[in-house]
Order: sequence, then structure tokens, then C-alpha cells
Amino acid sequence: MNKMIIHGNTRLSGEVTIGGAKNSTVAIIPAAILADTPVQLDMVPDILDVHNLMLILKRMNVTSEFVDGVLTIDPTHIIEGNLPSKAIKSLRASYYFMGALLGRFHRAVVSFPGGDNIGPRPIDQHIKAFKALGAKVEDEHGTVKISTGEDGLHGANIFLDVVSVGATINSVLAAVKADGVTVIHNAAREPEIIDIVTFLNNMGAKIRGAGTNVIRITGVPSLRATNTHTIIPDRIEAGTYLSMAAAVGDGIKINNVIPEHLESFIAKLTEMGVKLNIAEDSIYVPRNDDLKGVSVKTTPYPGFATDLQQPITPLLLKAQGESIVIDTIYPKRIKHVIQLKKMGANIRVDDRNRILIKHTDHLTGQHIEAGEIRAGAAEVIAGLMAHGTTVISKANNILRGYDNIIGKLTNLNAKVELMNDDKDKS
Ligand SMILES: CC(=O)N[C@H]1[C@@H](OP(=O)(O)OP(=O)(O)OC[C@H]2O[C@@H](n3ccc(=O)[nH]c3=O)[C@H](O)[C@@H]2O)O[C@H](CO)[C@@H](O)[C@@H]1O
Ligand SMILES: C=C(OP(=O)(O)O)C(=O)O
Repeated sequence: MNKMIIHGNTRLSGEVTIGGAKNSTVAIIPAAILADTPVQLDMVPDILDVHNLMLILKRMNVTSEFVDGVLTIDPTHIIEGNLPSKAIKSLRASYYFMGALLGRFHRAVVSFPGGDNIGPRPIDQHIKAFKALGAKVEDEHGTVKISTGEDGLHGANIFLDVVSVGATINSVLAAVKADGVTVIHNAAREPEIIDIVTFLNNMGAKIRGAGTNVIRITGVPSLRATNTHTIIPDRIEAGTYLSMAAAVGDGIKINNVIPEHLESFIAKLTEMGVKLNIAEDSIYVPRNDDLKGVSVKTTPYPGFATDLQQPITPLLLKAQGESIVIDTIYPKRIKHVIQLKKMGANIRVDDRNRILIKHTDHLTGQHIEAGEIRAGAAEVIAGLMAHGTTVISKANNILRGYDNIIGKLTNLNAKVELMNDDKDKS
């Protein structure tokens, strides 16, 4: 495990370039095993989740090579291996191997996925979709065993009871090569879903409606890659740097952004009084003072993303008055609160899971921990704002999804370093 050390109270400036989207990449890598050819991806973020997915691929005899943001995956000699449960449990997106293996072999055995500890994360809707497509699903002590009869999978109407990114993508992966037409109703509309569907359609899939709440899939027998797929920019990483720039920046330009993917976040920053110069694919954030408190409520895309609820929190501490954050997607996503409190933040959770944040003039560096990826992101920003040194343990949770974070922050003049906790103990 790594820890991150931040010497705070310095103003940041310069430029930062956003990497490819974690939540696209971690679905496209499992999706690659559906192809009958090697697959090449560009703008792949260098994050722990990608390295863990590569370990899982290796167990299936799928080779992968990751050089300078380009990931090449060759699934042409794939076998049904026993998947490594440690790697499976290290990330959420390992559940995409359920849909992808089902599409490829008409059966899958995958242990229950891990990922961020942000409250209950059921997969009942994924299972409901697999069953609708004709699969039999058994849960044996945390291992999900999915199989089909001789006829394989058949197209079906899938009605999702909740808007779920994971269940939408898993339904697409299982249905893309199924016999006949599948219609997913109440589908999630995140940009990452469009990215995954673009990747599949470019290989010959027939999927329409991605980005709306009804997705129609006509099954095809084979998928073949003929070009390199470029991953879309990570809107959550971009939102994190926007919040950081507004909190501690003296002028920061954020490159490789699709502003349309951040509309609800940008609207909230604007409501707070944050000044932004938005260009076609970059956003310049000048120094910002005189901010005012706001209410934030997370909802599925295009609403305010749950993954940006924590990264905006340190900025809300700078605002005058009171702010309220309500996470309707993960109401218990509050791991940052106790850590920020340790640093002197005026923040608390009430008995309705609302996070109440009041203006705080002074934060002090402390030894804290990143309970999950976005709690960690909030703590990095708070550490940059704080007086003194902040040490964030469990920093691997941050490295799960923030590409080259030390290099990017150092380039903006931050004083940050990563240390191996184990070395420190010896
Ligand atoms: C790898 C990835 O892309 N992760 C993202 C994905 O997670 P993930 O795909 O796991 O999240 P979902 O969109 O599925 O979850 C949305 C809501 O639906 C509920 N639910 C979900 C599935 C299910 O079978 N049953 C059920 O009740 C969840 O508990 C949650 O309340 O979307 C989340 C919500 O935008 C983001 O925070 C994560 O960053
Ligand atoms: C919750 C997140 O990730 P995951 O679903 O991969 O745990 C996140 O990226 O904020």
C-alpha cells in the first residue's frame, strides 16, 4: 500500500491534461474479449484498475501490452481460466467479465466484484438481465455461476428497475452476440456507455440508442477490430481538477475535456460564483475567491455525478454560508467527512445522511486515510489547501482511478510525493 504526502498551502498554476475515462476503459477491456481479432485502445489511463484487469486477462490466456497510453489486447487464444479472485475483488468493473464471458462462451464463473466501499452495491439488475437473455444464474458463496442451455442466449426485453451503469453495460455485453433483438429499457445514459457502444459498433456490432434510456441491440455472430479506439476524456478526473483549480489555483488550464459531459458540475460551480473560461476542449480556471454555498444533489447522468460529490466538498468549505450535499445514488458515501473533520473542517452528516458543510478558514495537515477513490480525491484537495503536511494512507484507492496524479500535481507546482507504506515500516 502507498501513502501520499502533501505539503499544503501552496497555490497551483499551469496546465494539466486529463486522461482517458476510467469507467470507459474498465468496461472496454473486458469487452475486448468478445472480439475475434486483436484490439487496440488509445488514451488508456495509467491506473491500478487497468493493471488489475490486465492480470485477469492473463489468466484467460489473453495477452495485453500497455505502452505510452496504448493498450493492445489479443483475445484470439482465449481460454476459460480460473479468474484471480484477488484482482477481481480489487475493482468493481470485474463484473463486466460476467457479461463478456457470457457473450463469448455462453457461461461465466466470476467471484463477486470489489470496488469502492461506498455502501451497498447489489448486482440484482445485472442478474435479472442475464436471466432475461436466457441464462441460469447461481450464487455460490460469493461466486456467481452463469450458464445457458444449448441454444445460448436469445434477444429479450430487459426492464431495469433502477438506472444502473453497470447493469446497462453488462446487458449490452451479453446481448451483443445473442440471437435476435434485445431492448434495454430504463438504460443509464452516461457518456462512458456511448464510448463502449462506439467501440463495439466499430467492430461490427449493431447497437442503437446509447445515450438515451432505450438501447436496441441486434445480435451479430462476430466482432472484428479494424482500427484503434480512442477512449473519451475522464469527466470525473476533469471535475476533480476543476474543483482543485477553483480551490487553490492561481490560473490553471485543464486540457482534454468535453465540457458537455460536465454540464451539471459546471452549472453548480457557476452557481457558487466560480469563474471559468470554457473553450472547445479545455477549461481555464482563474483565481477564484468570494464563493457562496450551494445545495448539491446527485442523480444519474446528466445529473450531478455521485463521483464528483466528494471532490467538490473542499471547495464548498471555502464558500460563505452553508452547503448541503445529498447523494441519492450512494447515501452512505461519506468516508471523507470524518477525515476532513480531523483537518478542522466544519462538516457533519445529519440523521438523514445529508452532508452539511460550513465555511472553514483554516485546515491543518493531518494523518488521514483514503477510504475510497473519491474520498481520497477530496482529501488530496483538502491537503493542498491545508497548512502543514497531510499524509494520506490507503493511497492505492486514489491510484485506482487517477492517472499519473503525482506527476500532474507536481507539474502544477504542488509539493506531493508517494511513499510505499511497507518500506516505511521496515
Ligand atoms: C466502474 C464504474 O463505471 N463505476 C461507476 C458505476 O458504478 P456501478 O455501475 O456499480 O453503479 P450503478 O450505476 O450500477 O449504481 C446506481 C445505483 O443503482 C443501484 N443498483 C445497481 C445495480 C444493481 O444491480 N442494483 C442496484 O440496486 C446501486 O446500489 C446504486 O444505488 O456507476 C456509479 C454511479 O454513477 C459510479 O459511482 C461508479 O463510478
Ligand atoms: C465508485 C467508483 O468506482 P468503482 O465503481 O470502480 O468502484 C468511482 O470511480 O468513483
